[in-house]
Amino acid sequence: MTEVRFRWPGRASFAIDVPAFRLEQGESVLLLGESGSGKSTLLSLTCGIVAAQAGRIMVAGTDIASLRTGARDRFRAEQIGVIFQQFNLLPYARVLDNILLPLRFAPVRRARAGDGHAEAEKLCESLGLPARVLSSAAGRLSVGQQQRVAVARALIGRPPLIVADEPTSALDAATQDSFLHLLFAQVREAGSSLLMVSHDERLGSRFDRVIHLESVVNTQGADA
Ligand SMILES: Nc1ncnc2c1ncn2[C@@H]1O[C@H](COP(=O)(O)OP(=O)(O)OP(=O)(O)O)[C@@H](O)[C@H]1O
Repeated sequence: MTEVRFRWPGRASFAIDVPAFRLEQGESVLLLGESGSGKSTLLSLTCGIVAAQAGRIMVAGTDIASLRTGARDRFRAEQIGVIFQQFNLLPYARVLDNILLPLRFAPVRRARAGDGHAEAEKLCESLGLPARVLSSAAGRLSVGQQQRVAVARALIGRPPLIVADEPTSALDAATQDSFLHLLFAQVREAGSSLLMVSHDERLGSRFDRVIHLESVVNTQGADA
């Protein structure tokens, strides 16, 4: 990410400016910051969910900031597995269909997943989800189980980048630890890079690098 500038439309009070930030292939980085400091905004920029007003955001060799909306959505589906804060599962759809969803918009990733069904089963097993949950509606699962489904959905088809927004915030300390253990094992097996944001410094020991948001991002309030 180079010389990126972003301001929410109609909001003068918050802007971010990233002179330079780089994540190596296969690297895991934890980005720490207070609530409201712009962590989710930075992830949305990285994923192309929102478009920067200036700068370059290179993901797997492509400047995501230069793509138009439709192309950006397709690029994200191919290259990035996203684990949202609230998981964003389709509650009435089966767990299996939730996991396979990103492959629908991503032919290269779909080809890598081979038989998506078999990979979904394998991921669930590795993440400690019993095979029978694959046919349950996602909304019927416990929070911890939904979190694992969100991880399986992000990992299916081994996208080069996994982006995670506070994925452990709803878990107690012991569950957090086992969740992170499983997530890291799967990310390593896939050879993906991992960019996670959190306000919780205790998560840092597992990551290759821990960065404080304010060391890479300048935030300013124009009307402050
Ligand atoms: N969709 C949006 N429209 C307008 N302003 C937004 C939007 N999303 C976030 N903001 C603003 O951007 C600023 C940074 O929010 P952001 O969610 O990126 O912070 P955060 O560090 O992820 O916070 P938290 O840890 O509480 O999730 C806040 O002032 C917030 O009000």
